[in-house]
Amino acid sequence: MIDEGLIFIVHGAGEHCLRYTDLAEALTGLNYLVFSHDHVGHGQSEGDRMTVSDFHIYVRDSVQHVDLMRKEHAGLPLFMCGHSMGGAIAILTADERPEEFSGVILISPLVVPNPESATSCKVFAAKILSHLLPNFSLGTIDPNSVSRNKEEVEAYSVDPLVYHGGMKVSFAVQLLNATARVEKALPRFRLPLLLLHGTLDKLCDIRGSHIMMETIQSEDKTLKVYEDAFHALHKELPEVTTSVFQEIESWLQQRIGDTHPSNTE
Ligand SMILES: O=C(c1ccc2nc(C3CCCCC3)oc2c1)N1CC(N2CCN(c3ncccn3)CC2)C1
Repeated sequence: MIDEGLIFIVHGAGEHCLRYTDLAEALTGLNYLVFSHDHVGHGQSEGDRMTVSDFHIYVRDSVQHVDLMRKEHAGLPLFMCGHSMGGAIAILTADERPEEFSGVILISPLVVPNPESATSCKVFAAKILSHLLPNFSLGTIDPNSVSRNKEEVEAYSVDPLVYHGGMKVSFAVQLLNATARVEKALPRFRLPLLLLHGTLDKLCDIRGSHIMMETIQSEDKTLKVYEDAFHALHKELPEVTTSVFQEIESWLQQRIGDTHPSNTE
């Protein structure tokens, strides 16, 4: 069966691409060709765990993967789906290759830092500390604050490919750099967009998705808000995650064939 299109899944910080197997299988069942990779320092890829010298390394690798798949599957519409930090990578990848994509799906993307965790004082302290003690740990994320689904929390907590250590201050500074680069890229963003965000996301504030909706040039843009849902919408309570998968599938099906770059001349 000819593939309907290509979908590049971009995972978030501390996790790995195999955690998106459920989503990948659902999309493969609809004849999409799904591809992904573990970012440097994540999952089965090399590098110190959850460490990167410059956030752009994640974007560079994603652009290279997109270029490779585009060469091997010319003529198929190409979409991207990013979660959290992966959402920031997806926005910056689209900014470098806007002509390649037929649309972008973002699940609780990192657009602006949570105002409580990134006050100007804390940001200043983090930047100073990053030079003095780059491996200083800012602590770990409580997975119970990321999903209300206890089975998903347990699965995440025992996953050997997940990084369970604390976030290094140097990595947090790279995430801040990412939000600054995303802020500059948003006014240039004009691709079809599906945004999904929970109102009780304590990690990536939903205000970032509202700002994105107000700032981008896209005419085709949708924000689906999940009341009382936490950060990992694709790993949340069944009623949330089922809806997320359905929203993604129907959004893609409505855009296959009418926005492919080769037919937008
Ligand atoms: O990409 C992220 C992530 C992680 C930590 C972050 N901290 C910031 C701030 C820090 C201060 C400076 C500004 C940025 O942004 C982050 C993004 N991810 C992916 C998410 N994980 C969380 C755990 N997961 C989980 N947990 C329970 C059940 C299922 N999945 C998987 C997804 C977190």
